[in-house]
Amino acid sequence: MPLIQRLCIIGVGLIGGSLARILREKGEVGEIVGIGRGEANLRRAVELGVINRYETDPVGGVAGADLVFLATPVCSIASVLARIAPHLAPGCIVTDGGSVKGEIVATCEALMPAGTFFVGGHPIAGTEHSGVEASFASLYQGRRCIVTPTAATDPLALHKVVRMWELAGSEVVLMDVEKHDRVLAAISHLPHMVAYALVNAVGGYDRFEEGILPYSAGGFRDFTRIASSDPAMWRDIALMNRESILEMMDFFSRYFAELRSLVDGEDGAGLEDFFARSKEQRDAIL
Ligand SMILES: NC(=O)C1=CN([C@@H]2O[C@H](COP(=O)(O)OP(=O)(O)OC[C@H]3O[C@@H](n4cnc5c(N)ncnc54)[C@H](O)[C@@H]3O)[C@@H](O)[C@H]2O)C=CC1
Ligand SMILES: O=C(O)C(=O)Cc1ccc(O)cc1
Repeated sequence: MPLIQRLCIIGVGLIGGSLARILREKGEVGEIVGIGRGEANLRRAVELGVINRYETDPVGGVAGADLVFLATPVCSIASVLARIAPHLAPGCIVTDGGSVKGEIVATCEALMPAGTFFVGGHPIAGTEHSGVEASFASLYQGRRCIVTPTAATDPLALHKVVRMWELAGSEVVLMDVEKHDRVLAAISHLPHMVAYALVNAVGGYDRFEEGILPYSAGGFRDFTRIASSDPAMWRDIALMNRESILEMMDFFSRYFAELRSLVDGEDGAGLEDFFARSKEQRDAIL
């Protein structure tokens, strides 16, 4: 018997589409109903075999679902849930894949009617591409997924969400929402902010009449891959995790200022030490 009888995915893009693909491939879901705003995208999701059918009306779409996965940009997750909450089947579990957790988990828990359950989640896996065309079944294989239970979380609902991510190939880590938002601000949100700023800075450099980005080689392109990520998705993340991101941007600025002063002071030994400390830590995570 599959883990999920009727899975409803709201936002059939990279994250929702990839989860649908792997659960279908593994035979762990009876039926997948996609919900979204763009009918062309949903039709394409059916053609690609990602979902069985779609509904453009979220209220009708969630009827009879035992699990609903919210995979829209973070600022829309709670409002989508507010719309569907009164129409959820008894016992339904709602979970999400949003990149920020504190505000989403607090608001979503409060929206759930009695006898339905919310569990926050975040697969630490993705690419700089968006949309259902970019989705693939192995996205979550060998990656971590953070699940963020609270004191209010139902243990059976938590167990089912954890099992779902394990079946998708992920190692599940339980974490509280506050820690999640601080950790992600450091390891994911700050790098995206730096990459976006770096591309704009180099692209805006005006010492020469010509733009210089076409001269960029492998290093620049590797480093800035994530600056090709969806601007609307990152707008939402920056707005919602504002406080933790600002803390990390300020923390980072101190290191950047230290490096600037080593360059300014022609401190060769200091520079080598700065680079060696970084290389050692980065080599250790490869
Ligand atoms: N892209 C990535 O690498 C990762 C993204 N996430 C999170 O997953 C979520 C989804 O991201 P992606 O799949 O990358 O985005 P995506 O752009 O590929 O897919 C999002 C889908 O949601 C639809 N949508 C947007 N607003 C909607 C609304 N109000 N109602 C219904 N559908 C709506 C869009 O039309 C699109 O089909 C976001 O919350 C993001 O922060 C989490 C991990 C990795
Ligand atoms: O493209 C990459 O390498 C990413 O960093 C993808 C990513 C984006 C957002 C997340 O919340 C988690 C992972």
